[in-house]
Amino acid sequence: MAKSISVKDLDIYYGDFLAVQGVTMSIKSKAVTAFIGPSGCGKSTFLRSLNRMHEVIPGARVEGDVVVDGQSLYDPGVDPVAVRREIGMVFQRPNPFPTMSIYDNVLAGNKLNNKRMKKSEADDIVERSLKGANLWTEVKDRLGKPGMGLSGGQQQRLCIARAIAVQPQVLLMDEPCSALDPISTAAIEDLIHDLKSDYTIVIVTHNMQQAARVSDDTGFFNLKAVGEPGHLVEFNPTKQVFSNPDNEATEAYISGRFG
Ligand SMILES: Nc1ncnc2c1ncn2[C@@H]1O[C@H](COP(=O)(O)OP(=O)(O)OP(=O)(O)O)[C@@H](O)[C@H]1O
Repeated sequence: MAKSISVKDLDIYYGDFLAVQGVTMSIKSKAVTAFIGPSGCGKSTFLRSLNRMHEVIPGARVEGDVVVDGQSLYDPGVDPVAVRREIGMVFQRPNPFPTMSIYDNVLAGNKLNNKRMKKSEADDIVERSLKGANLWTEVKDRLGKPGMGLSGGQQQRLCIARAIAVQPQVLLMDEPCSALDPISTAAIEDLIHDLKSDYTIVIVTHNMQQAARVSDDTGFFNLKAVGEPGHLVEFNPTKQVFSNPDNEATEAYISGRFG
């Protein structure tokens, strides 16, 4: 189910503005890959280019290649909606649908995909997804209650349940813990660890300790100068990035000398 992603010479634009330049990397399946780097270096932009979410912004486009298990994501025949179904996304702020129950929130993606299903099938998806997101025991007795009634950390796990309900191959997470307290953060980090046995996970984080705790590989992005495009400075196993990085700029960043 989980897929690997190969990125080659990727340039990412907002109109004429080149935001990220020349990224090449191989993202492993069934592993966690983290992106770190100072604000504005293009981590989120790059993440969104991995499931064609970038191009929903008018004028936004990419040049180069993103290949997911042999299929080029940007081939003309590829349906971006299908790509986003296979490569799910979890955002910085938990965003359950405010008028929907917990149950309906989990199924929102499946319904959007126009999948008609029996009640028993829907029940199974809800239970499986909430169990997968480590939320089942906390909510199983109030599935009909609003998703917005949950704590921030529970809402984020509900969003993860919604993302995995459509059985994606890859999960992209853009700072999934930045709005959460330390206990909820620890719960999400545990969950990321559990999910990697089934999914390819890519996470953007501002928290270097988090990258060190949860990821197998780390990419460090940086800007050469203000106004210059962001680029990938180093991509290596996380242990190496945090103990013996290849690049001086990585060393300076992880030791807190800038950013
Ligand atoms: N919708 C947009 N339109 C135009 N430029 C954008 C847009 N979104 C981001 N940018 C620009 O692209 C560059 C990269 O931004 P991006 O948000 O990807 O960086 P980031 O590393 O994720 O930053 P942060 O850590 O602060 O979230 C920045 O110069 C930013 O101003």
